[in-house]
Amino acid sequence: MPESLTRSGDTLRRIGTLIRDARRHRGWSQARLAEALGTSQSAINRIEQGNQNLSLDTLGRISEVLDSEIVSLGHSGPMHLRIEGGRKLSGSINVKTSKNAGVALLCASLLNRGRTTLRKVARIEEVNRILEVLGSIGVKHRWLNDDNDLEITPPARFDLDSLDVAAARRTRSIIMFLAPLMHDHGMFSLPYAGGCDLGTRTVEPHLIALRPFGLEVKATGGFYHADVDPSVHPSRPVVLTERGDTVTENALMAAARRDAVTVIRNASPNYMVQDLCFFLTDLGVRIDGIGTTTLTVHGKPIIDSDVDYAPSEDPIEAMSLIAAAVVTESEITVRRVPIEFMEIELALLTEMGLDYDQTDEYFAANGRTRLVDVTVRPSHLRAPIDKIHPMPFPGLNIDNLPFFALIAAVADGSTLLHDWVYENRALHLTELTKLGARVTLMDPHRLHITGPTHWSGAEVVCPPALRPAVVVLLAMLAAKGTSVLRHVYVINRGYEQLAERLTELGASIETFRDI
Ligand SMILES: CC(=O)N[C@H]1[C@@H](OP(=O)(O)OP(=O)(O)OC[C@H]2O[C@@H](n3ccc(=O)[nH]c3=O)[C@H](O)[C@@H]2O)O[C@H](CO)[C@@H](O)[C@@H]1O
Ligand SMILES: C=C(OP(=O)(O)O)C(=O)O
Repeated sequence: MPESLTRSGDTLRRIGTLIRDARRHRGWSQARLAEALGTSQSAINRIEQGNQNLSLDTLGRISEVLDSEIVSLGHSGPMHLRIEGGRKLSGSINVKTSKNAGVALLCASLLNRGRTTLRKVARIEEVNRILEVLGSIGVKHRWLNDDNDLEITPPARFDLDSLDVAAARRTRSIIMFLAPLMHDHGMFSLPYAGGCDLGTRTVEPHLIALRPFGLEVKATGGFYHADVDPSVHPSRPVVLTERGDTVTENALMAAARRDAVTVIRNASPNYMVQDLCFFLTDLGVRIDGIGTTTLTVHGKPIIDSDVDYAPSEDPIEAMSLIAAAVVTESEITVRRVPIEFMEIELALLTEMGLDYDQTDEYFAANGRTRLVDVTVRPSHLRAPIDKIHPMPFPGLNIDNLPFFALIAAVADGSTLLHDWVYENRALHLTELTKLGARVTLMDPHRLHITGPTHWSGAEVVCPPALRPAVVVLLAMLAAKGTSVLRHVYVINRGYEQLAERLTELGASIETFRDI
């Protein structure tokens, strides 16, 4: 490999633009990037203008400090998407299993000394990161077939000293290692959780929930240092301070191997929690109250079973695909929609004027989750009278809210969207203005969106948050002309082959890399 990337001025200018965009997305000034790299602001300016030759080493360091792969050397897989918009979609598409159950079940496999087989796991970057972490501590995995069935085999003891810190830092789900590791490890450290840039996401509710199980945590130097006293048991019901999904999962996994009955109150009954409950039940842990906010867990100190479980379909992917049909004014059938977790969304869409049919219910492969197929037809939508806001389940799903920004943009009238949950997510939705939407940020949590929109193609860097990035992609499907969406790792974190699957429905999406 040559030492220096002395390529044409054009290439240097394109790399410079990528660096500038990645820097701006972090909200950094040139001076701040210069400081992080130990160079001058004028050097950064020259780099961004394409007036400075770059060594591979410098490029690597820039990627590292910006936490953004500027160019991909020797890697495979898409980096950017080029979209020819304005095409109608048609046909049918199956919803895949959920990211959030997938990562929870991978973490829960740490509770089992036996072999865990998970069926049709979403093959997404978030799952890859957790598999890398699992692999680093000695857990073996094998993809069994093209259906993405996955076999996980634990070692006799986890090698926590070898934990892959870089992979762990790229996902928030690492937080769900806390409870499983507590059972057999008195002391251990986990890196701070990463993931989407949605503003500060607290871990305090996790620490509060796990304290009655004997966990004490000191957070220093980028790590949570856990100290576990196995003689401590909850003496009364564990009451969660937030009805969060992953915190409920941590509490469940802490209770699962206790030789006791534990009651968890203010539990989330959301889809991924239900999948975890069904999985634990298959492992012999009795849980009463599945699907409610009070879970009673009859723990089983040793879990050693060869278990085979099929997580259920992703309601957020279902919402994404329905939004794709709405924004492109197409008729498509979205198969395998987990209806319990999409009812409120569909009720609101009905109020907005959506024309759709749904089939009778049938069961997902787990035998418990109810599915339907939904056929969406082109409809004349109007803004809802009241504001749209999410709630912990049962409520309009927090992760589905961004898709309503897109849908509001094609509806007649003005919609107020209130994301009280995340500090930053509403902000990322203003990227839709680059494609012609009229989106006004009222404050960090509220957006006014006025439709209908005359979409126009544009070049946009993915906002650093999964759902807003997908929303931008879907708007590009509607925008006549060519759009370019850069840095799509964030989408691949949560969706398997989304571009390819939309292409099968008639979209024109090409993946490419700069170098
Ligand atoms: C891997 C996984 O499963 N991720 C999901 C999970 O993340 P996770 O469970 O990690 O979500 P968080 O704990 O970050 O909660 C999300 C936000 O909601 C706030 N909050 C939550 C509950 C509550 O009763 N009050 C409250 O204020 C939290 O303070 C936080 O700001 O749940 C989120 C909320 O459904 C989803 O967006 C994520 O996709
Ligand atoms: C916020 C999300 O996920 P995570 O908890 O993995 O960041 C999401 O799925 O939109």
